[in-house]
Amino acid sequence: AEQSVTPAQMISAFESVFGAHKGERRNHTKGSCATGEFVGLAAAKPYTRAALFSGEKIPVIARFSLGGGTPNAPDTAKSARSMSLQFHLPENKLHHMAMLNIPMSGAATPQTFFDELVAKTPNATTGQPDPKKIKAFKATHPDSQPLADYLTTYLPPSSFANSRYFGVHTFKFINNEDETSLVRWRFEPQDGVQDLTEAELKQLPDNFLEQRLIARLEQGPVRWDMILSLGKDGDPETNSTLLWPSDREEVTVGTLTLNAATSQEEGACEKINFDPLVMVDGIAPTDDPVLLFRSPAYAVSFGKRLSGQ
Ligand code: HEM
Repeated sequence: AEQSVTPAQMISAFESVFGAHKGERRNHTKGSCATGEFVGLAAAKPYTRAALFSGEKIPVIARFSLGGGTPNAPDTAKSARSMSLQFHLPENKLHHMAMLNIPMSGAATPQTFFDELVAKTPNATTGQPDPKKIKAFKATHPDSQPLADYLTTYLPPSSFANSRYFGVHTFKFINNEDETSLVRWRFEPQDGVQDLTEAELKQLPDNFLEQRLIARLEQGPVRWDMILSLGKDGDPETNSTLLWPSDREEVTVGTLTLNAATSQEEGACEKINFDPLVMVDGIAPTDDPVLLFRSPAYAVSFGKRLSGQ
């Protein structure tokens, strides 16, 4: 279908599905704040001139969250988990990454994303989504299938500290010779990946992720390695629903260290718009229409929540 959805219509669709919670993010509403630093490695230099990889300690404000627009979503929900980072570089420059624990998105275009929200909007009389509409959405949007397949065996992580986080989109890395490489990245937890079991999902309370994160950080810093995957000709560049082959060359390009966490009400992450197009020189977006649409959509949500709507 021709793309026509606007950022304002997209945010209205989130509100129809999840409600409009005043002063709150319209998606990824439930979250926690953390602080730390990132140190990049010279191994990134052949691919990017970005100051992120200078080797200096770069202060970071982080936010962990659950996908979906429900402020009190249970931490056992089989939704996405996420980690957003705001890097504070010299000369007041900022860089953002807003990543998921799931490696692909469920939409190749903003229209698919919107059509899914519309299909999942609860019926006014029953209060439930109409299964027929969800079925029709799936049948008409094959780009939603890879994520749907992934989610059939998906189990959320036992802790924000025991999760990988993926950049999901393809990005451009640009080096000092102005050469461009297509890359994807992920953050690998040094604590190791640990997913919940179905039994744990049934027993755990609604709120444990924030408590576990704070308790883990009281024991000492938590670290993730940033891993770059180098694309080859023909690898999907503008379609974030399609994974790259798993044998792509990988380079470790830095380490994220987090030192402390708080509730989002008490932390600096709450008032940040983690717009993924805020980037430093040496990193640039591809023409992925979903990546490009995120920026104006987040701006609508940010404007609303900051003005108390
Ligand atoms: C057209 C597609 C998308 C739309 C409309 C959308 C919409 C939103 C909105 C409205 C927010 C809250 C913004 C705010 O108030 O600050 C948000 C947060 C977020 N989104 Fe998306 N999103 C899209 C795709 C994606 C994709 C593909 C990813 C994968 C990396 C992603 C990852 C995140 C993360 C990590 C957050 C939390 C940011 C934070 O911590 O503040 N989103 N999204």
